[in-house]
Amino acid sequence: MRFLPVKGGRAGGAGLESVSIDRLTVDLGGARILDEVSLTVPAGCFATLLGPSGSGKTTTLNVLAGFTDPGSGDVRIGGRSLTGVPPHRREIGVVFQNYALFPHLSVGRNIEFPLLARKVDRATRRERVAEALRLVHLPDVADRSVRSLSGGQQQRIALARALVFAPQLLLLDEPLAALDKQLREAMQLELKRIQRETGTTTIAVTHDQVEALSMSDIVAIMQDGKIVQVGSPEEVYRRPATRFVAGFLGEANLLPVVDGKTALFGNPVDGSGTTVLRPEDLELTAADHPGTVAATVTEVVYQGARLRLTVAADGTPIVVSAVPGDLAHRPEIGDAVGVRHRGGELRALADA
Ligand SMILES: Nc1ncnc2c1ncn2[C@@H]1O[C@H](COP(=O)(O)OP(=O)(O)OP(=O)(O)O)[C@@H](O)[C@H]1O
Repeated sequence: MRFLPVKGGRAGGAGLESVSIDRLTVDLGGARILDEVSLTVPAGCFATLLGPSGSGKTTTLNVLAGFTDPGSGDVRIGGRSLTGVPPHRREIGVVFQNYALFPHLSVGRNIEFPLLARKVDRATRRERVAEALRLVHLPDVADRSVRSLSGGQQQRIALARALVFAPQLLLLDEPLAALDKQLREAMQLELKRIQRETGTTTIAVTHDQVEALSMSDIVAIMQDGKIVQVGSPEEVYRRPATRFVAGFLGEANLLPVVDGKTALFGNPVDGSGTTVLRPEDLELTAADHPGTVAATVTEVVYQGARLRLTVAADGTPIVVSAVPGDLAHRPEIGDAVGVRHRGGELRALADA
């Protein structure tokens, strides 16, 4: 489903615009909050800014929405600069963590609001609101009060309101953070479906790496007001550029590179310094298995689908993630085991 723009003069329909963020710098309260942040999001892509608290994600979104003026730098949508364009003229849909719905208005009135602001005629408004409700799979709630809906339903309504006027860009600020884990995971799939169906170029903010990896086409990792790596979810997870990215995106065994090979395991590494071995890239074997590193189990954590083991190999703690069904027997603390790397390309990390 693709909404047509509510105002004429724009080719292509909703969201089919690329977004380019060019060297944004923001200083607030005497501190540098954003430091030359640049990112290009191709038309129709879902990009996520991922980083710890205070890394500058929300500030970046606020600049895009027009709520914060950058000291320098520029944002362009479809090649047009947003500098000097007030928030309400940016044609950007925004969904916040706390939904920001109007509690005294019905669901239908909430969704209609951006259309009223754009002076869309009544018949088109009705059509659009119905279409937006179908898009979020809540076709029958237009007359309900917002307060009577669950958190997950309210978030769908917030999304319907953000998309109903066919924005050129959709911004999502921790949109699922207020939901419980199960609902959050279901809504991740829903958000992705809706984004795909409308083709709206989207930039989301989260500090949840699983959410970022599962929803995005592009992940931009932020640290201390800078973007430190941009890539597909697989690129940033498999080939993190720095120690920080390696550790932030999941469990990472950091091993020194000695003479072009990993310490302990001896796999060839492109570069020097340190490399990362993910726990699922390591395999547990019998203690005396040829070609493995001798180790002792120091911790076993049952995680349902996987078993997380910590072993000590030559004094170095190594985390191994195993599928319980792949193991001949459940290892116990104190067991002597062998560990080997399953193979694959390894790259050295930059020292940041
Ligand atoms: N108006 C302001 N004045 C001074 N400092 C600010 C202001 N707004 C934000 N900051 C600071 O800027 C830094 C980045 O904040 P920002 O909200 O962008 O981070 P974030 O990555 O979104 O974090 P979170 O995940 O906690 O929302 C923080 O250190 C914050 O304290």
